[in-house]
Amino acid sequence: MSATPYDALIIGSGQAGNPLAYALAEAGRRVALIESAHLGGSCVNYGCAPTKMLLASAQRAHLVRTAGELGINASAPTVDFAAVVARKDRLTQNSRDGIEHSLTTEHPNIRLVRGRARFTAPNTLHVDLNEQGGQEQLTAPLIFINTGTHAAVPLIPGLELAGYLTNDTLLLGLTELPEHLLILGGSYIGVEFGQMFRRLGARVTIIETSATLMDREDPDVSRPLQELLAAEGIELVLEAEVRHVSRNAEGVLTLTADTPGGERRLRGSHLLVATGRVPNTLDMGLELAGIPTDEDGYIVVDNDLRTPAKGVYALGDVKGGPQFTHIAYDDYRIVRDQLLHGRARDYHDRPVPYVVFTEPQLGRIGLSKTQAREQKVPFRVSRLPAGSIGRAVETGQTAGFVEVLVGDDDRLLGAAVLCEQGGEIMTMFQLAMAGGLRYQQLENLVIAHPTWAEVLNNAFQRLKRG
Ligand SMILES: Cc1cc2nc3c(=O)[nH]c(=O)nc-3n(C[C@H](O)[C@H](O)[C@H](O)COP(=O)(O)OP(=O)(O)OC[C@H]3O[C@@H](n4cnc5c(N)ncnc54)[C@H](O)[C@@H]3O)c2cc1C
Ligand SMILES: NC(=O)c1ccc[n+]([C@@H]2O[C@H](COP(=O)([O-])OP(=O)(O)OC[C@H]3O[C@@H](n4cnc5c(N)ncnc54)[C@H](O)[C@@H]3O)[C@@H](O)[C@H]2O)c1
Repeated sequence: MSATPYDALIIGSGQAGNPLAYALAEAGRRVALIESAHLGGSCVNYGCAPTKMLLASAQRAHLVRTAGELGINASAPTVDFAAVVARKDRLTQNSRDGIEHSLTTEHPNIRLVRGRARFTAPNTLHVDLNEQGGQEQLTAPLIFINTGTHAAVPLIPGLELAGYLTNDTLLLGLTELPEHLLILGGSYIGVEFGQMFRRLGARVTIIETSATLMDREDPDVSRPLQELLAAEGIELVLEAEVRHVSRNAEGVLTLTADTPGGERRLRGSHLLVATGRVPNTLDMGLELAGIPTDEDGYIVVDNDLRTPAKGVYALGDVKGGPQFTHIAYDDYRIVRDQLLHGRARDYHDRPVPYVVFTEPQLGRIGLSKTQAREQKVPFRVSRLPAGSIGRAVETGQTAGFVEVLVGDDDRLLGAAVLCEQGGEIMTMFQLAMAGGLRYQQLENLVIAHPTWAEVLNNAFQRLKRG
């Protein structure tokens, strides 16, 4: 079979693949974008967007449930789970349709190939087309791998037989609200899904091997979040090692776990596995094209996101490192600027902000206290309880805190914001960091009253040596 030549091939319609396809096509290159599943990848279909749609429904239910706190009498909400899911499905389909329209109609230089790609030789891909039995060979001097990750599933006796959900199967297939959701893993996915399902009316148990949820954070950042989740009735089983999983004839799951308090048997109706991700690099023939991976299967790249194979780049989650949509998107910008504008930028130099979309949100940028100490960066730290923000008092959203780290040059080193609007507040600190502002400039900024942003004036009141 002869290979059809293109200027560029992109494997994966993810957060880097689509915009790169548009940019190359607009620059006059002939591009083939190969996608084996839904257009838009994880973020659109079984990641960021659908979780935030479901979280929005969960938060609305919570608002109704707690309306009495603000003097509004409302009866307990009835969650129509099918309608909640239908809204999410409708919005997701709109996103997919928009991407398809853009790829196939707005950009005539792009050919969308529906199928699974693998390398057969340097610069050559074989595609098993989604259409029954179809195959194709494609070749190009430039190939971009944007194949993402999938859920890691731990090897626990009985797990496969008992059956479990992952973010993909849960977001793409669940039609009934679980009665009791067990969640293995208490990090981003565990806490977002945990609060979401709890607020939608399920019982939720999170089982985590570490001593705290979100254990990448400073303990005095993760613990308050943990306490807020526990206060909503989410059961937390920490420092737990699940040794066995079973399901009885009635469908009840039992997880047998070693915990500091002894062996526990945790029962539930559904199990979500949220214990991290593994890259989609297996069966891609990478070795046939001279593309190395690390011991976890992530593609090895240089500072410019180039693999050692000539003309082959890896972007997004599949290259390892922080796994966020904004990082995958920035990978696209790095490659675009390099190829189309002759500007190089080392991806290690960028900030890595993130937000955990619980309510309140946890926004994080820059150094944590632990990281600053490990890197021997001198710092001062100030933490303000959210309850001292005027806006928080007015709206009744007083949970959490705003914490900022300041260096010896008075410039910001980092921030952790567990607070209503935590993501937006964190981003204001990020802007100040990007602009190299001194903290006194934020203290003295004239800020409209009463906004959440006013916390920029007060956040530094309690600065003390860290
Ligand atoms: C539940 C969940 C919630 C998340 N929430 C957030 C959030 O709120 N904010 C945030 O920033 N990040 C979030 N993330 C992370 C974010 O979704 C990812 O970092 C981001 O989508 C990665 O994009 P990507 O471009 O690397 O790959 P992906 O978007 O995963 O795209 C990869 C694509 O490649 C396709 N593919 C794979 N192999 C092949 C092949 N051989 N041939 C053809 N096609 C192939 C796949 O089908 C997929 O469509 C979340 C992730 C999950 C799982
Ligand atoms: N808001 C966001 O930006 C957002 C939301 C969801 C997911 N994500 C991305 O998705 C990625 C995956 O998220 P995640 O939460 O699955 O992974 P993660 O790697 O962040 O956390 C996995 C958690 O599972 C625990 N764990 C591992 N094995 C376990 C076991 N056998 N039993 C119990 N606990 C176990 C780990 O200690 C850890 O806390 C993250 O890297 C994140 O970047 C981002």
